[in-house]
Amino acid sequence: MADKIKNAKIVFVVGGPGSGKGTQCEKIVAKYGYTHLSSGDLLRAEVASGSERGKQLQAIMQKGELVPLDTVLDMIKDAMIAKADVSKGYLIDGYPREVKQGEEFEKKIGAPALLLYIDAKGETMVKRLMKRGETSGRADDNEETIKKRLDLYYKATEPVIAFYEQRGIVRKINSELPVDEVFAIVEKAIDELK
Ligand SMILES: Nc1ncnc2c1ncn2[C@H]1C[C@H](O)[C@@H](COP(=O)(O)OP(=O)(O)OP(=O)(O)O)O1
Ligand SMILES: Nc1ncnc2c1ncn2[C@H]1C[C@H](O)[C@@H](COP(=O)(O)O)O1
Ligand SMILES: [Mg+2]
Repeated sequence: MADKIKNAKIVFVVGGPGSGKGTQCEKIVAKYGYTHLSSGDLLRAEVASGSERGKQLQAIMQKGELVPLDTVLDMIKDAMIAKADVSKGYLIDGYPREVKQGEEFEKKIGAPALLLYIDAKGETMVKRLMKRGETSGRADDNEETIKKRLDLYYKATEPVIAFYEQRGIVRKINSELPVDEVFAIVEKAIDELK
């Protein structure tokens, strides 16, 4: 089964909470037809299913902590295989959250061709998440959990960017700009891949 995705085009989309990863992925899907897989969305779907595993995940996510690596990697792999016959490429949004996640992904699935680093200032991310929290219904879009998510991002996830910079596959995207201007930079990075 895993053979089906062995040669897939893979783009990691990494950035802080609220930096705009999901927003840009939607636009990439619309223009390029890539398959968007957000690890957070996959986890929230499991929570919404009401399963026992979902209840355990919810408790972790509500605290702004990371769920176990194997859980999230298995979910991503299954979702990739399910789309293998129709996918033009995969946007892996919100993964890797730590260097170890990247290493395990490469062992079990394959290497990314590009890492889009969606970069915004801490204060911008907090502002965007507080605003999103007014309507998102996300249990982690509140002041206390946002602070924990941000701290964890700087501590665990920023090293991921340095790790892939050594390979020359990181494109830093200024996400302080309006959405369409951010996307114009994203487009250039994706077009380089073709
Ligand atoms: N460039 C932008 N300018 C203004 N607002 C933006 C921009 N990009 C995204 N937003 C808004 C849309 C959302 O309400 C909010 C967070 O964006 P979103 O794409 O959901 O972030 P994200 O996917 O990185 O967050 P998370 O990690 O929490 O899932 O900010
Ligand atoms: N890749 C991940 N590893 C561990 N935990 C994860 C991962 N992606 C999402 N999560 C958990 C922890 C996050 O705080 C929440 C929400 O993720 P988001 O990317 O902000 O939707 O889910
Ligand atoms: Mg998101």
